[in-house]
Amino acid sequence: MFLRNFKYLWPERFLPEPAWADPFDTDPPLTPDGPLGVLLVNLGTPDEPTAPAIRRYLAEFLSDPRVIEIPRYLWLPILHGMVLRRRPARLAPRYADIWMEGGSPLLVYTQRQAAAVQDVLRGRGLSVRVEAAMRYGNPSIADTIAALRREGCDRFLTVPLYPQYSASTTATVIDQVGRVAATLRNQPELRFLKRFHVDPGYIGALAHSIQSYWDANGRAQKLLMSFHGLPRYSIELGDPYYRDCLQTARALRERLGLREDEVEVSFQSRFGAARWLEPYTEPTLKELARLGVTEVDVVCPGFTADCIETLEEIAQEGRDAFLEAGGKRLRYLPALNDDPAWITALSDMVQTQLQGWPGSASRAL
Ligand SMILES: C=CC1=C(C)c2cc3[nH]c(cc4nc(cc5[nH]c(cc1n2)c(C)c5CCC(=O)O)C(CCC(=O)O)=C4C)c(C)c3C=C
Ligand SMILES: [Fe+2]
Ligand SMILES: [Fe+2]
Repeated sequence: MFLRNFKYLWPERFLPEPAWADPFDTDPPLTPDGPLGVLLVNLGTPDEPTAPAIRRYLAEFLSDPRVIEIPRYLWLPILHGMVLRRRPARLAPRYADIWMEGGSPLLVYTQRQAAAVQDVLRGRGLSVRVEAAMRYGNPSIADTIAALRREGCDRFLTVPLYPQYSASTTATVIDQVGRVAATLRNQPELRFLKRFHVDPGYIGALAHSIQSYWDANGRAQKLLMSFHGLPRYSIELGDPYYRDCLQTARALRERLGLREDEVEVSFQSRFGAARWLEPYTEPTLKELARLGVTEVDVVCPGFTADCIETLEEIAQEGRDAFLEAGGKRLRYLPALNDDPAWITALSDMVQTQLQGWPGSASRAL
């Protein structure tokens, strides 16, 4: 860098032509009217259902200080000395069990969402490129932004696919886009969608998918809404996640026309020794069985795509726990994935956020 800068101290006549070009700028040239870039970002997932691939993914995920807020010098030895030695091997068969033709369900569904939203928006006359990206693992946010810039995108909307805002999920996506921008001289314009926990399209799509299932198969005694958990201290430090979840749960219950006693809310996927949001999902399922509830339908409104936390933890482990405790039937109702009503709702949210940018004018609206 020093040597490259040095030529600017030299008299101008010694500089190679063109003297005014910026020799440091490795950014691709941008076409002024390139398409609008949209990143649909989800958490991330291993590249393969094998222990080494899971270890790589977890190492990146769990060393993010937004996710584990224990001081580094205490946490990193635990992570590398214990968690990354045991957990990958334990998870490998569980990932293998849910693996799909095109890869991990989380990635496959997020890619389908991106392709479908792109189709809808182009059909409405917008000039957009919509891509799926993962906060950890692949395809990375950095690679995805670089690829879209090569196609001429100079404006990016980032949509973290978490309906409820949390620093451990949403904020770290926004941090990462900022980190990518920090490496660029000619920065693109950036916008972000913070949350959509009570968006009428999102709530409507959830309600529609649940109601259609019930219309075809009948309704269980209880609907359990299970959200991903979070350490309690995150909430005490000001994270709005818990409030967001409760607002989603209420909006969904009202949209379904259910009474309060027909619905339970719980929090799953506890990780580590700290106290997390309560009630925990598995003890709730057991308690319901103990109280004589024999049938329960479980929905996970915080997951816009099915993944190990829903397909494995709820649909398999949760079901086993409920049946063992005396329950007769647990049905897991799938995540929104590429449900058409959800794709429309997501496209509407994206389109609203893109307003005012060149190429965002719609034929349909
Ligand atoms: C939906 C929102 C999510 C929040 C909030 C969240 C917080 C959070 N998660 C962990 C630890 C783990 N999560 C894991 C998987 C996982 N988590 C989410 C979503 C949220 N996490 C998704 C969509 C997934 C699925 C990934 C997939 O590959 O399918 C895992 C990995 C699996 C496992 O080891 O059990 C861990 C670990 C923490 C610590 C945290 C908040 C602080
Ligand atoms: Fe998680
Ligand atoms: Fe889990």
